[in-house]
Amino acid sequence: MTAGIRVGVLGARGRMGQEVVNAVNGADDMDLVAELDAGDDLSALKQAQVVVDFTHPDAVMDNLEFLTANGIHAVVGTTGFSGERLEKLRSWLAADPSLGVLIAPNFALGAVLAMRFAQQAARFYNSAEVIELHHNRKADAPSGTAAHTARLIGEARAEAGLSPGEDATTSEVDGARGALVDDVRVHSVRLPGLVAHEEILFGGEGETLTIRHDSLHRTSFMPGVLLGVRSVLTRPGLTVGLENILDL
Ligand SMILES: NC(=O)C1=CN([C@@H]2O[C@H](COP(=O)(O)OP(=O)(O)OC[C@H]3O[C@@H](n4cnc5c(N)ncnc54)[C@H](OP(=O)(O)O)[C@@H]3O)[C@@H](O)[C@H]2O)C=CC1
Ligand SMILES: O=C(O)C1=N[C@H](C(=O)O)C[C@H](O)C1
Repeated sequence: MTAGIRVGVLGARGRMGQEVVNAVNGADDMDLVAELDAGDDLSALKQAQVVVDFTHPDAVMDNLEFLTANGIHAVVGTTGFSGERLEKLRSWLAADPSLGVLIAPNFALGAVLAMRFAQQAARFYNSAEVIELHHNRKADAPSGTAAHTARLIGEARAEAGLSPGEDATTSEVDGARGALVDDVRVHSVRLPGLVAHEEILFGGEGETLTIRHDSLHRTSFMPGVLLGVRSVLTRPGLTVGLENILDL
């Protein structure tokens, strides 16, 4: 029998981490070698070839510094990646050209497709807004997925030479029109009972287009996470977005 990919999980007691532990245990080609959570000694990860991180935006950079310094590939779902953070990560990776890190704002196939469809639609509409809806235990707003979607829309608009659509609002209660990400309004809803949901709305002459994705259970993220673990071993450098691995 061939040995499986040795996988470690960071954030293993969290909502996503527990699902990852189950998914890795259920994968014939993987062996779970470490399950760590807040406060645990990272040295147990040295047995792993790939570590999956679903922790917290405040913790993920320290984790990645340790992983890259110890030659361990990483698959990261944790949110909070600014351009500055990505640059720092690239500089750590430069020291070991064989090492791969995959960061994906969303590992659910439908969410990746929804972002791609929104990117394609954006050049046809000046007006677009994003509504993301999540469970009320989520730490960050807007969601990483919604921020990424807004950036993709902003870039596509700029490439097409479009400016943001007309908005006659002159008086508003603070926050009523959402947050601006790359000139796209993003609205965040937090409610118990929800998991992870996103609507991207476009408005044009006498019509609207709505693209919606719903993650109804955290198992929706697992095929993408396992694909990431299998792929990162042969993808040196930094990859941002599962769309690159799905070849979309
Ligand atoms: N890319 C994607 O597809 C998805 C991304 N996410 C993102 O993943 C992240 C985690 O989400 P979720 O699982 O819901 O959050 P949880 O709060 O349920 O889980 C996070 C876990 O990480 C632990 N933790 C915190 N700091 C560290 C650390 N330094 N080392 C190891 N473990 C640590 C936490 O411990 P403690 O509670 O004690 O602090 C907790 O057990 C968020 O950023 C979320 O947005 C979520 C779903 C899908
Ligand atoms: O915290 C969550 O739950 C999720 N976080 C990610 C995000 O911020 O986009 C991915 C998904 O939306 C679930």
